[in-house]
Amino acid sequence: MTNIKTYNAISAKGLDYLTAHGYEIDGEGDPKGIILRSQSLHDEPIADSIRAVVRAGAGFNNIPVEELSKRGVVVFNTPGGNANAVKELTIAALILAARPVVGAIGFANETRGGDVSLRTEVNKGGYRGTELAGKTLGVIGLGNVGSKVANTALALDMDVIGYDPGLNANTAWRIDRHIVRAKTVDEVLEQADYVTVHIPYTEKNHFFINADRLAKMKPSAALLNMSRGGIVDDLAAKDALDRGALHVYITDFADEALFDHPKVIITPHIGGSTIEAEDTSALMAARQLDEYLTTGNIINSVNYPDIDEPFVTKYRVGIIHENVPNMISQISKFFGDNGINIEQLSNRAVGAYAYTLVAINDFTPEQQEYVKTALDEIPHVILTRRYVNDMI
Ligand SMILES: NC(=O)C1=CN([C@@H]2O[C@H](COP(=O)(O)OP(=O)(O)OC[C@H]3O[C@@H](n4cnc5c(N)ncnc54)[C@H](O)[C@@H]3O)[C@@H](O)[C@H]2O)C=CC1
Ligand SMILES: O=C(O)CCC(=O)C(=O)O
Repeated sequence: MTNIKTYNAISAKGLDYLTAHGYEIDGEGDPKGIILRSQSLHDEPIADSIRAVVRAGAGFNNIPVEELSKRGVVVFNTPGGNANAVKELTIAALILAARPVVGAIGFANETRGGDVSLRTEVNKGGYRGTELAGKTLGVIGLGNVGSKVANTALALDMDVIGYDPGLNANTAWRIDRHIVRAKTVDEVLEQADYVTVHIPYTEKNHFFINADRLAKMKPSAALLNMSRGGIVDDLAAKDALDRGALHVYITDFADEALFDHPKVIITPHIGGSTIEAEDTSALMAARQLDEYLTTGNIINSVNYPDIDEPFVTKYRVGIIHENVPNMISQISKFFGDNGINIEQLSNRAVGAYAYTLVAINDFTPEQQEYVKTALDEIPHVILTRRYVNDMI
């Protein structure tokens, strides 16, 4: 049985899918795949036997992607699987930024005893808020989460301005035409009453919201960070709050510097923590992992190109290699020189890496044994795997 290692609480929907497809979860044998959520793998040993790492979720900054890419390990995420959950928490955060709900709940609890209704009615004046309707929401990052937040805010009668220079075609068509597309991030910061950030944590996005950008925001504005710690410079945000240059900061990422600040609300990274999101993400993760390990199809990889072709031959060979000239001709020559007929060859490249999937029908055991090791000898080939179609 193929062993899969897990970290964090992975929903039974995903684990049951794997066991139903013949996998063992956290067993004794050398694991072929890893499924995880937020556990950091940066300082974890990752066994040589691992061929795929799947993040049941969107952000993959907890995985050493570059190191794994050099080893031929496919890293996946599950885009969109928890986007609705994050959208709903972001809407809750918007309301918490507009209405002093947290303080009001505390106040209501303190009015126990005596004429409760009189005490609450007389003293509730300190818990007046504002309405979202008619205000401007700025959305930075219009991907799976940001596009949903932006569209929902329109339904709350907000004006919405979004910024995402890297918007892909899949998400672009989902964005309502009433959402203004800003050309610069400054346009968003200057116009918005609420700014919400939905971008990945990368080296480039470290402290994306820094002191300079905070200075562009209205002093009455609220800042929401449901994306990652490190995308907002929390100390700069705290300083802006203290100087009255920012009204409120709501973050899903706890930071010692922010605890007990009266203008900060912290949640413990629960954006994706709904039953539905955990089920969907785990099931996507399990399917993608099984698909890769059994057919060589790559779906939703973050380090290699996706190739998703019907497996209609008896065999396939998947070759992960560097994206350099002459690889396809060397690979097809290799098969030809060894008397192996190629039924179909798919190749795609992304950045520094490429993937070639070769479909074969007539493939003797000797040829299979030879190919496994000899293909790896071609310069720039990183890893070769063979797949057998049990349905044929
Ligand atoms: N709090 C939580 O539990 C969760 C947090 N997240 C975080 O939210 C992030 C976004 O999630 P998704 O929307 O699903 O990802 P996504 O990949 O669908 O969208 C991210 C978008 O951000 C854009 N982007 C990247 N850098 C940018 C920049 N500097 N300025 C403007 N746009 C930029 C990209 O072009 C892309 O369209 C994740 O990377 C993750 O870190 C996601 C799910 C749950
Ligand atoms: O697994 C989780 O709950 C965290 C979700 C998250 O942060 C993500 O998907 O990027």
